[in-house]
Amino acid sequence: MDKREIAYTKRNALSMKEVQIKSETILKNLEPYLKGIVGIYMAYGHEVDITKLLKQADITCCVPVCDGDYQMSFYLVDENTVFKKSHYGILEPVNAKIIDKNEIDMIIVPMVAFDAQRHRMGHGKGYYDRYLKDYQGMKIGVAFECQKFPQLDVYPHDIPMDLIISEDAKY
Ligand SMILES: Nc1nc2c(c(=O)[nH]1)N(C=O)[C@@H](CNc1ccc(C(=O)N[C@@H](CCC(=O)O)C(=O)O)cc1)CN2
Ligand SMILES: Nc1ncnc2c1ncn2[C@@H]1O[C@H](COP(=O)(O)OP(=O)(O)OP(=O)(O)O)[C@@H](O)[C@H]1O
Repeated sequence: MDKREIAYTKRNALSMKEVQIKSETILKNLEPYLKGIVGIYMAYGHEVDITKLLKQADITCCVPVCDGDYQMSFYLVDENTVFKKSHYGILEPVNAKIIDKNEIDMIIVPMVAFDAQRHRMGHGKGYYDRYLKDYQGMKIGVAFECQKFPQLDVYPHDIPMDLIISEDAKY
């Protein structure tokens, strides 16, 4: 098994109850950093669930929509937005307004694995690495502690996070 498969296996070993409880703690740890326009994601499977942020009145949320070219863009959403499932099975907004990268204050980034040096591994399609390449705002990775590795392999296109938050620690 490579590191990505090990990380999927460890994450999938958490019960949905554990995912829910740990996600609540991660949301609490995130709270002091949230402001303005925040790029979130619509959690699926055993990802850290941060969807509650859609209901938080003091921030504006936007979420990614993937296109066929391994590129993605962020669209403004709120608790009334209509979503449909993409071909990855992830919810994407219908009829939402696109938002310019420069206007997003911070992006909460989903991670499959991470290390304490703030390197991240995703699903291996490079969507976030491409999007974040010229992103100037704050990049906050979220994951469960069981997804931490002593050291990930780093490639030139990998974009490190400014901060990583788990249920137990900040890196
Ligand atoms: N919630 C969420 N939204 C996101 C991402 C993400 O990681 N999480 N993305 C980040 O890039 C983009 C979508 N990219 C993706 C690329 C590949 C797979 C994929 O191959 N998934 C596998 C296994 C998933 C698992 O076991 O957890 C699959 O569906 O079989 C999914 C999303 C944009 N939106
Ligand atoms: N900025 C970029 N420009 C062109 N190709 C890129 C870029 N970033 C990543 N890639 C390519 O995308 C593929 C996946 O990269 P990688 O394995 O680092 O993705 P990931 O960070 O795990 O996934 P994701 O960002 O989708 O969550 C690699 O083949 C890589 O060469």
